[in-house]
Amino acid sequence: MEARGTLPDGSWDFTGAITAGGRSSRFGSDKALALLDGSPLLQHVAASLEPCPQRLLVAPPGRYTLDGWAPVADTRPGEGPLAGLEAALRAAPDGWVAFTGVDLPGLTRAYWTTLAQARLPGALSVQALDATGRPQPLGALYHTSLLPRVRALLDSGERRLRLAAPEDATVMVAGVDPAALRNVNTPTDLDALTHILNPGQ
Ligand SMILES: Nc1nc2c(ncn2[C@@H]2O[C@H](COP(=O)(O)OP(=O)(O)OP(=O)(O)O)[C@@H](O)[C@H]2O)c(=O)[nH]1
Ligand SMILES: [Mg+2]
Repeated sequence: MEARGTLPDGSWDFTGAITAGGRSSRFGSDKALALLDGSPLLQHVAASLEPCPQRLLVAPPGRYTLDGWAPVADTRPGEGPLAGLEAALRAAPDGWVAFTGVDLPGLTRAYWTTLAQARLPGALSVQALDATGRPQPLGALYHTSLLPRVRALLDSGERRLRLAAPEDATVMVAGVDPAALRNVNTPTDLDALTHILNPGQ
């Protein structure tokens, strides 16, 4: 029997979505293209979601091309990851969406499988808890039925991604590898991650 979340052909039963419409102002250059272990952060993140049958890249048209990923334009360009989530939920087939940014290069297939296996009936989101016990809304699963809520939040001026799903409909997953959640916002963050992945370099 296949593991829960995996279809008979080995693909996953959820859509992959990367939101990549940010400004990288803290990084100083486009962090999606910054190299870790010789490949761009965008590639690292994409590799973790390769088994998804549908893969969506939410970004300004023409900014990136990524083999096997369908380009999706932002519905509200420049309005942040919550707006990226709106575009992803709108473009995805009904069901679950694995949603991440370009700046979580430690994400792995095992990470997504853990989240997928934690889904419960009636849940609308699954989020990992970081080492300090805070839920991580980027690098999380969302159900497409959240779209009206996300749209209403954005219409009301809200921009915080962590409000995308109601807390009582969010499954929290403790004990994930902290390296999976390393977020790259600055060149220093990237250096630190390089050292974690390649001790001695
Ligand atoms: N589609 C989309 N994605 C966004 C937008 N803003 C940020 N993101 C993405 O959301 C993820 C997290 O971004 P942040 O690090 O918070 O923001 P950033 O704009 O990339 O970087 P800073 O300017 O340093 O805050 C990254 O993958 C960004 O590309 C947006 O307006 N639209
Ligand atoms: Mg960030």
